Amino acid sequence: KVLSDLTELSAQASFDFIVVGGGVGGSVVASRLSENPRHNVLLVEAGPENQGVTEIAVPGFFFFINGTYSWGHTSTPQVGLGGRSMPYTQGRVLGGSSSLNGMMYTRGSSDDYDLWGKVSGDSRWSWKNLFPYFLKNEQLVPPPGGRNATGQYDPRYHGRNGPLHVSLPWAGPTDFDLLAVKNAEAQDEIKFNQEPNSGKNAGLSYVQSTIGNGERWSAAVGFLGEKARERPNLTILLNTQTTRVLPSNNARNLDIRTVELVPLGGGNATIVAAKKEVILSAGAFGSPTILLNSGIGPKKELNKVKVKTIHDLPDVGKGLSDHLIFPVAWSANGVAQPVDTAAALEQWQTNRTGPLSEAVGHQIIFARIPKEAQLLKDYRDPASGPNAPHFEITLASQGPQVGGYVVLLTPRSRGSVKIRSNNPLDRPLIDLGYLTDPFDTLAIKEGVRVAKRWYQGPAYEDYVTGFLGPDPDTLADKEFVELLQQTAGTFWHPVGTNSISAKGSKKGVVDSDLKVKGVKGLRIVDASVIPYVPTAHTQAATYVLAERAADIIKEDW
Ligand SMILES: Cc1cc2nc3c(=O)[nH]c(=O)nc-3n(C[C@H](O)[C@H](O)[C@H](O)COP(=O)(O)OP(=O)(O)OC[C@H]3O[C@@H](n4cnc5c(N)ncnc54)[C@H](O)[C@@H]3O)c2cc1C
Repeated sequence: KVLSDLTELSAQASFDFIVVGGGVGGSVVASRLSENPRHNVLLVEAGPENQGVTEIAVPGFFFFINGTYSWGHTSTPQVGLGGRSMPYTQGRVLGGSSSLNGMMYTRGSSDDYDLWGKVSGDSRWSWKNLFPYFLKNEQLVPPPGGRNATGQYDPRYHGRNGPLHVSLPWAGPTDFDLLAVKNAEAQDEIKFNQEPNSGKNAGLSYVQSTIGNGERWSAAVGFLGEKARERPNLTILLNTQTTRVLPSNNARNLDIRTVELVPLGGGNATIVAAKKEVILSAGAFGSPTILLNSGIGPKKELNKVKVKTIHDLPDVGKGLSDHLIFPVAWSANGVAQPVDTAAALEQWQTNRTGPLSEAVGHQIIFARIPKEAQLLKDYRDPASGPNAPHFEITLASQGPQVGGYVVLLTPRSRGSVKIRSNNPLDRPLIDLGYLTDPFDTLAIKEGVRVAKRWYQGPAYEDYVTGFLGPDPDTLADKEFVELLQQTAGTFWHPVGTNSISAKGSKKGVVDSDLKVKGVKGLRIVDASVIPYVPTAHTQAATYVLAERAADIIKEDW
């Protein structure tokens, strides 16, 4: 059942598992655990219901989702961005960020996951062993409207029965899409890759999105739909913030299975204990914030904000890695084709097709820094392996312009999440750490050069007329860096703030069972445990992590 606030939670209610946060990690774990009728599960979400919100359901409204469904964070002033603070969207609604993300479905490189296996000292987290969980999670469905997308993906790498619906775009291939395919044939640097989700993601590919029947398929749609809601052993508590996790008084070792809950925004606290475990799934900013507010984190920093340390765990909130994006543009011979939004909405409402049944462009490029680049001689390559691309380049035709982002997938810079005071309702201090490592600025320049070479390819000869920049090869370094600082944005892929590490290692926050180190009864299942940001948009990685985690937890109980 779904409770709309704390007043509806019965004082007598008792739960085996309490899952904090109803985003990607939390929706999967709560749903999978409650498949077993013996497990009584409480899922606590700070935000409201996702159902019945048109702007969330319509993929094309991705950029216009109302701020009430977001935490509305702002980063600290960024040294690497010339002191600029960056607004930072994170979902605060059932489904979490999957209820307002760009819906791109990209798993990344097999090397990314093999690195998880390595740093966790546990091969369960390697690509090969996680692959069946991608299939379990996913259901590849036809594009909205049912067009034939044969040749634009490879069915061998996709799930058929999973709760998460994934599809290719409604329209296409457009002339612009076909030009790109032709260009991939005509030059050698970036080739056409029929299946970007095979573990080898480099190349030009068609976009796959978490869209089913033309509607956004969030974690809440896939995992907390009517069937899950009918389970008597699953309670979803909305509009309720978890402020702290609390230790039990009489345990000899630190034992934490209790949460402190308040109505969103503040009010009287309610304490609820789990019989088996508490699972934090509050996301890469939310989960470290809850730990720090609870006195679990670096003792020195906690002292400064007058929070009593119950467990000195230095890496909580450290190691934040994220994807910075840099807009670039070309002049082109195309003619703009504006969308009539009212007509498009009517089409979507009538049969779930049309331009609003798509979110982002049709194609993406994943590319590496060329082997011979000086950069790779001067710095240790931060890529997870030889398969892993350093950049994503988005392709968008806007009539007289071709636009795109160069996205740095393999940053060396790291940020952090800290708390600003001992008031758990205060916003965390989010330092994205962008461009604090010199490699990252140089790598962005290389990425722009890759993009420039792409549009110089033979297929674009009559279409792309010039590079509008910013151009690292004509601008003075200072000017280029200033433009980068002023215009860089985020792809909202934070990870690493509660990193996984091997059992016995003093580094990291959770072990390879995702248990908080040195604590009993408390696990973390969300993007915060991913050690390095994958060479992909991060939802697929979070889904597979949560699917695997659910089985690990089930095996324990
Ligand atoms: C604008 C945007 C666009 C994105 N685009 C893409 C994309 O196109 N493709 C892709 O793969 N990924 C994308 N992502 C990233 C992807 O959505 C995330 O990687 C993924 O959702 C992470 O899952 P999570 O479970 O860690 O956190 P989330 O999904 O964010 O879930 C965390 C949940 O915990 C809740 N919560 C937090 N604190 C508390 C608390 N104290 N008490 C109770 N509840 C709490 C939040 O309200 C939220 O519902 C995007 C993200 C954003 C924000």
